[in-house]
Amino acid sequence: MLTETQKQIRDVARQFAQKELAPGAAERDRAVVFPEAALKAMGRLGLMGIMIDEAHGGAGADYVAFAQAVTEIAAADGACSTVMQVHNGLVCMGIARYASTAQKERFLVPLARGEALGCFCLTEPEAGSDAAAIRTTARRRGNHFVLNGAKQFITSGSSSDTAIVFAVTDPAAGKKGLTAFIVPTTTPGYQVARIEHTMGQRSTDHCHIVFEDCEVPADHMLGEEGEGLRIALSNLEGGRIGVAAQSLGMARAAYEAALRYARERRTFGKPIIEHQAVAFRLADMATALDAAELMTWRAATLRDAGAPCLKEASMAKLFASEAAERICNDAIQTLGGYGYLEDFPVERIYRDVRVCTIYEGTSDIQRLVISRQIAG
Ligand SMILES: CC(C)(COP(=O)(O)OP(=O)(O)OC[C@H]1O[C@@H](n2cnc3c(N)ncnc32)[C@H](O)[C@@H]1OP(=O)(O)O)[C@@H](O)C(=O)NCCC(=O)NCCSC(=O)CCS(=O)O
Repeated sequence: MLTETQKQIRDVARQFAQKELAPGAAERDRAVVFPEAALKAMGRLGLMGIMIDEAHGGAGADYVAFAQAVTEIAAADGACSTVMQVHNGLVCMGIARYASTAQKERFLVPLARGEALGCFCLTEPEAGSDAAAIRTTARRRGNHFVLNGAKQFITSGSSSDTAIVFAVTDPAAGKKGLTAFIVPTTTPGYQVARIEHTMGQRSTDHCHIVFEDCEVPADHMLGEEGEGLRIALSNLEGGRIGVAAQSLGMARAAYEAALRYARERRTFGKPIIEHQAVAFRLADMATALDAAELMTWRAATLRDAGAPCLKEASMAKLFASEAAERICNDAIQTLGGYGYLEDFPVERIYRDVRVCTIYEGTSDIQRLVISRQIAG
């Protein structure tokens, strides 16, 4: 059962998503337009700092509410939901959990109010799944650190105001030699080298970022020196609940489109939903959606209780993202040739959902994390 606050946040997100986001999603995808105004409006509604306490400009809610809101936004516009979930789940929560009081005042408050946007710079051209293999360096120079290196696939990399950046401060220390920094993207040396052309989620900017002698004050360090990998991985544990929720939202939208179509479209003298092949396909889609929702809810509930949920978050992400891809594929199959046209939303949703089995840890990485947990 959802609490009153969780229901309220879900309903605010649903109403906004259906009224303000859904009508323009196809056009934003076609024209490759970043949903800047929509994100600002989401900030005013409290959807950009859902889990941040009210004293720091947030809505003071929890992971269950976050998952509900992300699902609703994703059901209307997958691209927008990625920006929102990275901002909430990885950036705001990373700062909320590890920042000093002064850092929270300066960086978290505008982020949680939606007046500033955040990005999470971990992945590199040669360090994706193996997060500990990053090569970007941060060398101390007096009261500053100087960052050099490159980051890849950074969501909102060119639209963000604030980046959490992971870099090597002690190459000899291996996994204990990584450190996190809060970097304003206006800092000289933060360079957007390229915005990638992607299969889906085209209205978001997935960027290649280069750090060239990017100097940040030492007091921009997030957490302790050497704590970077732990911060990255614990953040990703929560972020994966967000990706599960996104997958769920996009899959629900595709399923609902397929169900509507199957009730209206007639072949051989009756609605196609009365053909068992179609009805059974829809039954499988509905069942997988329910399972994905329950797994996402379980992981979010555990996280809210402060209980370990590494396995459950990875399971939710793995199952929901793979189920979502199948559901979107089945939705296209149900619509037949029309499903392949841009005139119907399912082809866009299919493209948008594809990345959910890849980012914030591929399906293979989720299986690795789960298998380590069950091995004990
Ligand atoms: C594949 C991996 C799981 C391998 O991890 P490692 O074996 O290299 O790391 P560990 O030794 O397991 O852990 C290092 C350190 O961190 C602590 N840790 C690990 N997990 C957690 C957690 N959930 N909470 C808290 N602490 C944690 C662990 O105890 C160790 O600390 P100590 O040494 O004990 O002190 C890993 O590399 C991995 O998950 N890879 C996937 C990376 C990934 O998901 N990348 C995606 C990047 S973000 C993105 O794609 C989207 C961003 S966006 O859209 O712009």
